Amino acid sequence: MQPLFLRTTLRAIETRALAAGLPLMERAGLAIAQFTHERTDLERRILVLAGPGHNGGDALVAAAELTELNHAVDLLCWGAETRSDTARVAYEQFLANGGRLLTALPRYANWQMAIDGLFGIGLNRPLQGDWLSLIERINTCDLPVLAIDLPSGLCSDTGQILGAAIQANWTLSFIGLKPGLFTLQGRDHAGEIYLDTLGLTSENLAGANAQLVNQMPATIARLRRPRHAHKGMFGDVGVIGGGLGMVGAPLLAGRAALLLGAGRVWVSALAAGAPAYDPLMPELMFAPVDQLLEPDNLAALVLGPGLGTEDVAVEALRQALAGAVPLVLDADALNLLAAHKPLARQLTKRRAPAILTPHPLEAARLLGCDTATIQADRLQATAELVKRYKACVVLKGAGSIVSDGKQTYLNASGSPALSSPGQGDVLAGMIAALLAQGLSAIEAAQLGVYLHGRAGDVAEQTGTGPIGHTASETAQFARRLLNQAVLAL
Ligand SMILES: NC(=O)C1=CN([C@@H]2O[C@H](COP(=O)(O)OP(=O)(O)OC[C@H]3O[C@@H](n4cnc5c(N)ncnc54)[C@H](OP(=O)(O)O)[C@@H]3O)[C@@H](O)[C@H]2O)[C@@H](O)CC1
Ligand SMILES: [K+]
Repeated sequence: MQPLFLRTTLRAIETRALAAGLPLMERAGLAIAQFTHERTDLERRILVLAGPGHNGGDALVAAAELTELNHAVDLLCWGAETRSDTARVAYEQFLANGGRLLTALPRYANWQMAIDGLFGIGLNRPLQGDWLSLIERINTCDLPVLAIDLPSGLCSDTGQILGAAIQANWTLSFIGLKPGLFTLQGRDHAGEIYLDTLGLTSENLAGANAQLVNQMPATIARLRRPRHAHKGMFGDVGVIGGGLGMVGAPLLAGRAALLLGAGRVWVSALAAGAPAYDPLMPELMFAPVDQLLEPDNLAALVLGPGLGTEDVAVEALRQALAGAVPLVLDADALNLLAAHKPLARQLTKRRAPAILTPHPLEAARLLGCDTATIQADRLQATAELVKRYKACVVLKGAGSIVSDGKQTYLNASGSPALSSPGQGDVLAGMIAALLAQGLSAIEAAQLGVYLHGRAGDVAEQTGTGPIGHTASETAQFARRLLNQAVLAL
């Protein structure tokens, strides 16, 4: 895991470090120059783009250093209002070393690489006019681009594109990683991400706003099984859903729960005439909804996959909320919470754990806003959901966010292979299986989301994705990853 920092926190860290006399911009510029030097030759020219703030200052130090290293460098340097002394000295040195100053991008040029130092964490509104055209032009140049701190145009906190954003091959980020690099559009723009703390120690870097989950969470150690294991030790999971035409949804959740290690799994599908067994996974058991809602029968209950919003669904949710079984609420259970205030009130008063797993549209319904508002600040939206519903929340989408208000995680695994039907059902079943095996709500949500994402990554590496990968395969890949990790402990 790696700490993630919002802009305001980074500013505070920077201020303290500068007050302590650390030459941050010099170090950033030298790191950029070194990174570039290792990936280029002295034959072809390098393009450096420097914007009006300190991100541009980093770029100027890098440009000067590259000329020191005998590179031929072209510098496009717009708007110098906020130059620091360090940046001004670097600019003079760059010119003295024979660096070439551009006032606009020439139509034809043969750069081997570009360095994007237009905007960093100080971008505070959508780009317009010449800035917008410049970024769009760079993106069509087919040039390898190194972004300084983050791709210009990307919002550091949210991963939103403000007007247009540089499409980078690499991002060399400074001091701390930013959430915007990993959620929403960030991952599509940042390329390979590197971090240089500029010499700041972990004490200087206290106060992270979230943690990036980019490796198998340590909680898997708790899933190790003793030799004397029997199925009664791994918890019973129930799944309620499957209204008319949607019977497959609880089956997907139930199968995933079995594959991820639940001791036993019962499915209850509400649709009249729903099948009473699963020929592809006959290990699943089926029971009427009332049986699954009896107190103390289960270690975890998934409610929602294909549930529908009929009265019987409302009643099932009401009873589940009244009980003490840890819940994973997905899909229509979330829509019912959004539509029925008494159910939402019941949830907020509930003592036993509940995990809500909305995608952005469901999150928008839960908060009474539109999807764009959720996506504009996914961390903030998650925090609001946690506060309003007093539950652990998984906000799905690129860079899923998991939070219980005390701990907040941004998940780094996942690929477009997971944009296929039934993935939410599978994730809900996986999380329930982990709950049933004794993990807390936040642990189960964090591990479930990471494994689900990794399964999507493996799909891409092994050729079932990004196109045509199915949710059933995700659960199988996740099982393999979990077993490999547990056996390697
Ligand atoms: N502090 C340090 O010592 C260190 C800083 N570091 C580096 O500095 C970066 C942060 O620097 P920064 O704060 O100067 O912000 P930055 O992103 O360069 O841009 C601000 C400028 O952009 C302007 N502007 C904003 N939006 C705009 C828009 N849409 N369109 C047009 N203009 C717009 C804004 O102007 P204004 O809002 O006043 O109009 C202002 O002039 C950070 O990412 C890292 O790379 C590291 O090296 C570590 C040491
Ligand atoms: K940048």
